[in-house]
Amino acid sequence: MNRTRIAFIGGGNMAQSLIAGLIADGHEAAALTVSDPLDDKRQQLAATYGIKAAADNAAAIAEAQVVMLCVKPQSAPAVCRELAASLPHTPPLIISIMAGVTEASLCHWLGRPLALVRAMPNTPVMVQSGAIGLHANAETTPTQQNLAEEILRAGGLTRWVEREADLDAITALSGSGPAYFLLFMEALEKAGIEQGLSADTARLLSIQTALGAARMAMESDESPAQLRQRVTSPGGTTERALNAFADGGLETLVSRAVNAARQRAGELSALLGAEK
Ligand SMILES: NC(=O)C1=CN([C@@H]2O[C@H](COP(=O)(O)OP(=O)(O)OC[C@H]3O[C@@H](n4cnc5c(N)ncnc54)[C@H](OP(=O)(O)O)[C@@H]3O)[C@@H](O)[C@H]2O)C=CC1
Ligand SMILES: O=C(O)[C@@H]1CCC=N1
Repeated sequence: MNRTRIAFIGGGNMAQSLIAGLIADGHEAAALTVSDPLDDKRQQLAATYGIKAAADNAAAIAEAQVVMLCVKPQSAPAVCRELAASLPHTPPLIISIMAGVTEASLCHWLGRPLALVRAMPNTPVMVQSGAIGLHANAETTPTQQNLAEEILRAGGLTRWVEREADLDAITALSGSGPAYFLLFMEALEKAGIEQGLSADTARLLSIQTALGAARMAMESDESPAQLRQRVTSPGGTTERALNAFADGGLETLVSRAVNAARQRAGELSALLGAEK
């Protein structure tokens, strides 16, 4: 059983997903602490997962080997400055999951260069099917990198990148990505209902089709494009549907959406980087 003492700063959607994934992976609940301003949220997290909860960030990190920063990017400067005052001489490994918050900004607010891993997970870490991008700064030792990897792998597939800037692209692709696929599932469900299916049937078949396509793509040696061709009988129904997607400019639209998300990550970096 993994007993690494981890403090989560911020107990929102993403922290909850990560905690759920760690517990499902067999991490000792008593080794996890979460801090959040909302009393109700703290009580709910403690009751659901059997973890510790603190109202005070300094108290939450007191015994932590790893601190996971899970607040909104806009809260990062204040939260980091508050933590800086209570970090011990030998600081814990800091892992930030905040979109668009650079390592340079984090070290600046935390008051010194320290070992820091930036992670970009996504909400499917909740069911241990996350896609997680990782980057370590120069102060991080290989042992600390392994520690970060071990923690995040509990949530799904991990991929290290050499350039920190690639995390913005990962944020736009897989960090936000579950929302894109869920939107497509919603649209497919709605289209099924328009075709006369019951709401239950349309939803179930839409979700199972997404799951089946993803599993097939993950487990097959063939590319998504090759697998798509297997569905597409010449002159058949799929061809008609794919033509409609092409006429609507689906690929261009996806490219524009991912670019917009990446630009927003860049804007957050610039905005917060200016906060000294
Ligand atoms: N949601 C996602 O899919 C993903 C999110 N991320 C990143 O994860 C981070 C969190 O996102 P998400 O979980 O969605 O956001 P949430 O708003 O759900 O969670 C943030 C939590 O932090 C709490 N909080 C605010 N101020 C403090 C403070 N000073 N000390 C401790 N806790 C505080 C908030 O409380 P309150 O609401 O009361 O202010 C809230 O509960 C963001 O930086 C985001 O970029 C990364 C990958 C995916
Ligand atoms: O929407 C956001 O900003 C966060 C980062 C990636 C997913 N959710």
